[in-house]
Parts: sequence; structure tokens; C-alpha cells
Amino acid sequence: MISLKALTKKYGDHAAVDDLTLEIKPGAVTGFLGPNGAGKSTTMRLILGLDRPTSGVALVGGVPYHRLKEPLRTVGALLDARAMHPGRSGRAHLRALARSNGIAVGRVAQVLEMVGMEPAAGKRAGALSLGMSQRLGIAAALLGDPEVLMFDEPVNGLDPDGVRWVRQLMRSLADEGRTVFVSSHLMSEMQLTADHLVVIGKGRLIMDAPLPEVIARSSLTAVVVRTPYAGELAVRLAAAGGEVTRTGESELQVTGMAVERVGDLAHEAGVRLHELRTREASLEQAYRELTESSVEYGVRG
Ligand SMILES: Nc1ncnc2c1ncn2[C@@H]1O[C@H](COP(=O)(O)OP(=O)(O)OP(=O)(O)O)[C@@H](O)[C@H]1O
Repeated sequence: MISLKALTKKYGDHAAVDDLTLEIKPGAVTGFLGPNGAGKSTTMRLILGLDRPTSGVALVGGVPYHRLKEPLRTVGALLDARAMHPGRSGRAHLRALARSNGIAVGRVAQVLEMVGMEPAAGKRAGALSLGMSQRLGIAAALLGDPEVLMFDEPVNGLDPDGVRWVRQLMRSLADEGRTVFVSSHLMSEMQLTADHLVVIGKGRLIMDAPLPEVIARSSLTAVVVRTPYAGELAVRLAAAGGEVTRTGESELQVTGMAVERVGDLAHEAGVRLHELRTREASLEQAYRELTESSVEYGVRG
């Protein structure tokens, strides 16, 4: 479990992280989303004690990072895959990390196997491809067999097999009951990977909800109904609080109302239906709606 309580980090007058309060729970993959500059990396750095909050606290398993006795056994993180001594081999890097954290050196071979990089383990870290560096960074995060894992853009530079592998790894870590907190700009990937989403913009919390709820709340998620009595049903649905758009002679789209309720109202009205389904927004669409006013840099297409 990761707990943030009124977590705030200011650089001069600018709040990179602004009063964030939330819990990232075990047994789930929590996606961490936000436009460039939203404060994701800063939040992760604060959790890992790499930066000091201006105010508020970040706790891992109920304790601030700097008070953890054996930090790598509690939380493993991949922040910047290239942040390694370039002249050292991946294996040597992991061994040094194990030794300095009281972890049995035998664990190194295990994590190298888990990430599928034994063949490249003897190469200098500086000579590794970005994809291999990512795997090495993930191996380092797994070294202490921690309960909490944090990954900043873990699929950067990975090929489609690598992306699938990361997705499966996150799933299995969460299924083992661990807390998995992962940032990404790849919405299609997040839609496949995450159970829960935390969305921030300009350092502030925009959304903290299960993925299906984020999708359901999008205005682009709608119930589609086909019926020969579209006009009659439209009146009934609107009277019950639905937002109804007539999209064809015999087709309606309804927002603000669950599919079950639409079916029940049609039944009560004695209206025959030829089709009743939910058309879900993609996470990309839901995300764009949520963050429209929070984009700090760049131009939105
Ligand atoms: N050391 C620093 N000094 C001054 N400002 C900083 C520093 N680190 C981050 N910032 C600012 O804090 C804000 C949040 O940055 P951060 O890197 O946490 O965002 P992010 O969500 O991780 O972005 P990205 O998606 O681009 O990685 C930005 O406005 C950034 O310029």
C-alpha cells in the first residue's frame, strides 16, 4: 500500500505536486496518468524519498521511505532505466545492489531469468539496447521481492513481445497481492493492463477510480438502442433523466443512464427492442476529456 496525504512539492512558486491525497492499494495494477509535466515522476520520486515534499507525506506500507529498514525489500522501482553505471555489466550491477542491501546474491540469477535477460547479463550496461536496459531496471526493482512496485514508463523502447511481457508481469505481481503503480502515456496499453487509474493534471488529482468507472463516466460511453418505436422511447428515457440523441430512424443513443435502466424503461413502456448495447469510450477518449484543461506543454491534436 502507498498512501499520499496532502502531498505537495513546490519548485519556487510552482507546485509540481499539489495537495495529493490518495491510496494505492495492493492486489491491483494502478495506472498513473497525466499529461507531460503533470507531476507523475515527481510524485514517484517523493514516494521513493529521492525528493523531499514541501508539505504532506508519502508512506509506503505506512512508513516514510527514509524510515524503511530494508527499502529494497519493501519497494522496488524502475524510474530511469539508463541511470546505471555504463561500464558495469547488468549482472555486476545487480550483484552490487544485492550486496549493499543484504539480499542473497543467488537472487540475481533468479531475477535475470524472470526478465529474460541472462544472455545479455554480461554486457556493459552502457552497451545495452533501451529495451534491455528496461528489463535490467525491472530486474533491479524485483531484486528484493518487494510488496510494492513502481514503474515509470516501463514499456518505453520495448518491442511488442516486450510490451506483452511487461503487461503479464504486472498482472502476475498484482495477482500475488502486491501493489503495482505504473505510469504510462500509452493509453491502449493501460486499458489492457490497469485495474485502477489515478489521473493527475498540473500536480492535482483529477480522477482516482476503477478503470471501468473511468470509461463509464466518459460522455462518449453511451447506450445504443434500436427500436421501431424510437420516438416514443426517447420521450420515456428523457423523462427519466437520460440524455437522448436520435441517431437514426429507429436508433437512439443515451448517456447518463445504465444499459439495465434503459432496458427496464423500455419494458415498462411495452416498447419492443431490436438491439440494446453499450458503446464504450476508449481510455484514450476518456483520458482526453478528463485532461483537456490540464495540458501544460505541447499541442493537443
Ligand atoms: N528539479 C526541478 N526543478 C524545477 N522544476 C521541476 C523539477 N522537476 C520537475 N519540475 C517541474 O515539475 C513539474 C512536474 O514534472 P514531472 O517530471 O514530475 O512531470 P511528469 O508528469 O512526470 O511529466 P512527463 O510525463 O513529461 O514525464 C513540471 O512543470 C516540471 O517542469
